[in-house]
Parts: sequence; structure tokens; C-alpha cells
Amino acid sequence: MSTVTCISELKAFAMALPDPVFVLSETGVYIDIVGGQDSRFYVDSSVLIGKTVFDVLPEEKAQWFLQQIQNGLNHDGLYVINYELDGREVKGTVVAENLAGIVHFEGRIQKLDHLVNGERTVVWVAVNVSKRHALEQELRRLSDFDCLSGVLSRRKIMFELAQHYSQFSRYARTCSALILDLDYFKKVNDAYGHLVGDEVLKRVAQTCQTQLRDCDLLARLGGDEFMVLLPNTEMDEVLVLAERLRSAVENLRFIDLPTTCRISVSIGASVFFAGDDRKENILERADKALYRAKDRGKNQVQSYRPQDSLFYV
Ligand SMILES: Nc1nc2c(ncn2[C@@H]2O[C@H](COP(=O)(O)OP(=O)(O)OP(=O)(O)O)[C@@H](O)[C@H]2O)c(=O)[nH]1
Repeated sequence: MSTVTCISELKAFAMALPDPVFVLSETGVYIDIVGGQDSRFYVDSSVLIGKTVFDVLPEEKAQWFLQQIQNGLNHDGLYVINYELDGREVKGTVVAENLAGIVHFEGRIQKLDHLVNGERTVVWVAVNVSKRHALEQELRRLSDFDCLSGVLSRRKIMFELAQHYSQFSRYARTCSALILDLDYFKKVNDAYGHLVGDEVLKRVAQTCQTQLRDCDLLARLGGDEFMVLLPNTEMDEVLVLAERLRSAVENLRFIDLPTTCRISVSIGASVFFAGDDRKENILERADKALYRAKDRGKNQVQSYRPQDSLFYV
């Protein structure tokens, strides 16, 4: 096979690729573009050949592209990046309606070992990963949020707790936690049905959320149990907030429940202490305080400090 045949065959292979392959010089010139003929996923970019990234992209974006070309040239092997691009930002291309808006790309950049017009060059394969990106976002949403109440999931708040514990053990940054558990919730379900019970869980979650600061995190741990994580908060402050949450829930009214049926929560509070060696310590104490609140008649706040092994409040 002659070299010419080889090159033309290689070009035919590249043309048949679903993703566009750009040959870009180190000053950002589009030297060649092949592939990417699938109009469901890509805009026809052939008009860009001979232009530079500065001719067709906003200045900031063009600078960013140039930096990635440099990174690709300085990198041994394949250099992979992720980026977003709105086809309407690219001057000269015609953007079909299905591609108008932000498209998520994976850029696969590989330097070439020859010069074109005296310049070093890279091959840049732009793979449209918008569907994968949307799926990843959806999976993250499903894993981070509780689907009934809309507040954070257990998994997410445990991750956050680990971060705050590490901030506490490294920099002594205080952090408090509350565990809330609805009182007599089984009776609500039994008497009025699970759908009404679900509504109660949602309203309690929404009500607590409105009482919290932006930096506070609220999660449903499961069943009728919730947790609040309060960064930079000492015990005296957290007790004020816990009392506010308790009172807000007590004052809720539900159209599906008779006025005699009042919803309330018991709350256990704790903060990180110097002797804590695991993130779970704070939860164990908050749990103990919660049991104490239940024992003492429910609809109240209790807290727990490790040094005296006594409940106070
Ligand atoms: N409606 C509804 N109920 C749930 C859900 N998850 C758990 N539950 C119910 O929540 C109730 C939890 O009851 P418990 O916390 O054990 O008991 P309780 O009646 O609240 O009693 P105390 O906590 O001691 O006041 C159980 O009846 C569960 O079936 C849910 O997603 N929706």
C-alpha cells in the first residue's frame, strides 16, 4: 500500500468516526477537521479550518483552549479534559436546534510528532458526553437527596460529617449535630394512613429547612428520623436552634389531621469534643440525648456532653 493510499484510508476512517477530530496548532489554528458527521451530536465545524480559536471563540474561552493545547503538547501520552461549550458561542457555525445550549465534551488531546507550517500540533477529539453527564447528575441527585422529603440523604450527610470531623480534628473547628425523631409517628400512620404520614414527613422537613442557616445541613436518616449538621456552632447556640425547630414543628397544622392530633419531635444535641476520635462520636451522644428526650416525655430537646457523662438542659 502506498503512503498516499494509507493517508487517504486513515482520513476515511477518521471521517467515519462519530466524534469530530480537530488538528490544532500551538497558536490555536484549526489545521484540519475530520469526523463528527453525526448531526444529532455535532455541529458541522468544517468552516473553522484556517481560522484560529481567537477568530471564532470569545476571548476567555479561546485562551482556555490555547492553554489546553499547550498542556496537551507538554503531556506525555493522552491528555483528557472535560469542558462545556455552547455551539452558539462558536462564530461561523450553524447550530441545529437540538444542539443549541450547553454541550458537555470530553476532550482527548494527543500531540503529533511533526510540525505543520513550522508549528507543533495536537489532535483534539471532542466527544459529546452530554447524555453521560446528565445521567451522572441524575445519579448524584438520587444518591445525595432523600426522594420523599427532598432534604439530604443519609449517605450525603455522613460524607459531610466526615469532612467536618476532619476540619474539627485538624483545625478545632466546632460543629454541632442534632438528631430529630417524630413522636408517636407509628400512630399517625396507623390512624391516618401512610400517605398522610408521608405528607407529615415532607412538611416537617420543609419546616426545619426554613429555620436553618444556609450553611446548615438537614438530612433524613431514614423512617421518621432526621439529622442536622451545624458548622461553627457551639452547644449554647445549637440548643437555641433545636428549640426553634421543636417549636416550629409543634405549631404545624395539617389539613388531613384533626386539630387534636399534634405532630412533635424529640431532639438530641451534641457537639464535637476534644477526645473524639471518630466522626460517629457526636452521633452516639446525640442519640443518647434523643433517647433521654423520648424517656422524659417527648416533644423536647436534650443534649449530651462526654466529660461529665450527664445530660444537661
Ligand atoms: N409514612 C411513612 N412512614 C414511615 C416511613 N418510614 C418509616 N415509617 C414509619 O415510621 C414509624 C416509625 O415509628 P417509630 O419511630 O419506631 O415509633 P414512634 O411511633 O414514632 O414512637 P416514638 O419515636 O417512640 O415516639 C414506623 O411506623 C414506620 O413504619 C415512610 O417513608 N413513610
